[in-house]
Amino acid sequence: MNGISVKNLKVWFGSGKDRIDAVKDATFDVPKGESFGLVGESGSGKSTILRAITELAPNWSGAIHVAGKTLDHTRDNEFYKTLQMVFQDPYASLHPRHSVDQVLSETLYLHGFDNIEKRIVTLLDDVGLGPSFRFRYPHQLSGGQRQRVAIARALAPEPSFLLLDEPTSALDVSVQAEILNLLTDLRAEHGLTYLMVSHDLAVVGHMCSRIAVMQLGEIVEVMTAEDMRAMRPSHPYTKHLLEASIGYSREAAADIVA
Ligand SMILES: Nc1ncnc2c1ncn2[C@@H]1O[C@H](COP(=O)(O)OP(=O)(O)OP(=O)(O)O)[C@@H](O)[C@H]1O
Repeated sequence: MNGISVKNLKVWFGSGKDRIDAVKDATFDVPKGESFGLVGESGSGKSTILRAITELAPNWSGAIHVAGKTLDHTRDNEFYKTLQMVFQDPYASLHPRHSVDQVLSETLYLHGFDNIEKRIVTLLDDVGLGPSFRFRYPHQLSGGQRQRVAIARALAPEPSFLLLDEPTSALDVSVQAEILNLLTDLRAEHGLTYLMVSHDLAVVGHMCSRIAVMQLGEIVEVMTAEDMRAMRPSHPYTKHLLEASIGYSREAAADIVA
C-alpha cells in the first residue's frame, strides 16, 4: 500500500516495573490522499503512535509501512523527505534564536534543494505569510504565525505525508480556524495525506474522512466522519466521548470550523 499502514503496533516507555504500555495494539490504514484522525482522551496513546512512526518513540513492535516501505528502527533523510510532522506547540518547536529564513534554509539545504531563496519565498506564500516575515525571529511572531512557519518548514522537503499532532490546540480559538483552513487548502493543493491527532471531535470531524477512536492504548473503533457527525458510534466508549463533547462540539464546531 502506498499510504500509511500500521499493524499490531505496540509502543512502550521504560522497562521493568516502570514500563508504561502507551500503545497496546493499534491497526489502521491511511490510503494515500486521505485525511485520517486519531481521537481519544488524554493519555490514550494518540501522540505516541505519531512518535513511533517518526522514531521519536523508539520502543515499538508491530509493522509500520509508509509509501510502500516497511520501516525498521532507523529513519533516513529520504524518509523525512516523504513524511514530516507538525507539533502541537509552535513556541517549543522553533528555535528562539533562528530566524524564519534560517529555519527554512537549513531544512532546504539539508534536503539538497537548490534555488533556496526562491523556495523560501514560495513556502512563505504557501502558508499565507508575506516576504516581510522572512527575517523575523519567533518572538516577533504570533502563535498562529509561528505555526504557519512550522507548517512551511514541514512542507519544505515537499513531503507526501504530514503527521499533525494537535496542530491548533495551543492557539487562540480565533486563530484555530485559520490554521485548519490553511491545512485543508494545502492538502488539496499539494495532494497531501494527513494523519492527525486531536482530542477535539469537532476538529477531526471537519478535517478527516475517517477517525480512529483510542482508549487506553487501543483503537476501539474506526468510524467515518459522517457517522461521527450523525452520532452513530458502534463502541460504548465512542458513545461516551461523543456525548461528553456534545455541548461543547456543537458550539465549537460552529466557532472553530465555520
Ligand atoms: N516520553 C514518555 N515517557 C514515559 N511515558 C510517556 C512518554 N510519552 C508518553 N508517555 C505516556 O504514554 C501514554 C500515552 O501518551 P500520549 O501522549 O501518546 O497520549 P495522548 O493520547 O496523545 O494524550 P495527550 O492528548 O494528552 O497528548 C500516557 O500514559 C503518557 O503518560
